[in-house]
Amino acid sequence: MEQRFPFKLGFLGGGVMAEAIVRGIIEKKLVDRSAVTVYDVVESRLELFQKMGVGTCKNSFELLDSDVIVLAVKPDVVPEALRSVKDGWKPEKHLLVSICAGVGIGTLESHLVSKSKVIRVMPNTPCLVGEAAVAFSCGSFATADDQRIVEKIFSSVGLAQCVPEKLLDAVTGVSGSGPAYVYMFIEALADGGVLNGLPRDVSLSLATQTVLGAAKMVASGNEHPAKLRNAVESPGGTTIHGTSTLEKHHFRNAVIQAVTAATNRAKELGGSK
Ligand SMILES: NC(=O)C1=CN([C@@H]2O[C@H](COP(=O)(O)OP(=O)(O)OC[C@H]3O[C@@H](n4cnc5c(N)ncnc54)[C@H](OP(=O)(O)O)[C@@H]3O)[C@@H](O)[C@H]2O)C=CC1
Ligand SMILES: O=C(O)[C@@H]1CCC=N1
Repeated sequence: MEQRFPFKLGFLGGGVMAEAIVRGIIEKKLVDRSAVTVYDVVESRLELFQKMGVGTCKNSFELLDSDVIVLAVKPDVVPEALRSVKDGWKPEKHLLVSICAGVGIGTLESHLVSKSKVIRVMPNTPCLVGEAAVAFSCGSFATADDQRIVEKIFSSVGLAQCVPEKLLDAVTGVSGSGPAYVYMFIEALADGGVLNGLPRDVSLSLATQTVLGAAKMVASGNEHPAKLRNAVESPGGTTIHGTSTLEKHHFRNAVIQAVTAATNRAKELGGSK
């Protein structure tokens, strides 16, 4: 039998992303609810976690009972949030796992005591359903065991890979923000169906299943997406009329520019642009 995750997990910030991770890892049985503690400045967020059976605390300092502390506040709150735990931080015990967009490992380390172990992660909300795309980078004081801890947490809810830190802002632009682009595409695909006479619920379920099925085709096979697209485009048929219309309206370039805008914003949030 596989060994249970043997660490206590604390969340400094209990918003959207912390909730997705906590729900995801509990659903996947990585941890018992009793091994998770959340601190947030918003009382209603604490009540939500309490209703889930997850531990909460009244101040961030109490999180220091945990071994792994996930920093899940907005990037501008990072200095204040880390200041609130710095005095009790023990580099030999604590591992900081930051999910904050743009905030570099060097900045995170500078807000903690010397030689603190830090791993910077970019997850996405599909953690909630066990289908996250996650990339992470390790700080120079994080050990191979620390890396394994992070791999264990995030591979329990999706695909997790280690990348050089300089790539994490682009990761944010692709997969951190990416679910929002895909939701827009599903909405638009469904709207197209409604415009052409489909009932809303039928169109939305067809659009959703189409994206799920197409993603599985790409993920499960060895075919390049362009080849899979070509297989749908019958000569002179319906699809090539659809895809050439997407090209006319700069669909691919719009997506590429969206990723670039999000990547640049991550750089701005971290102060590197
Ligand atoms: N949402 C997403 O899809 C993703 C988010 N991220 C990153 O995750 C981080 C959190 O994002 P998200 O969950 O969306 O944000 P949320 O605003 O939903 O959650 C952050 C929570 O932290 C609270 N908070 C503020 N200050 C403190 C503090 N000092 N101590 C404890 N809690 C505090 C906030 O309260 P209040 O609202 O009052 O400020 C809020 O409830 C961000 O840095 C973001 O870049 C990364 C990947 C994906
Ligand atoms: O929009 C944001 O800033 C966060 C980071 C990635 C996804 N959401």
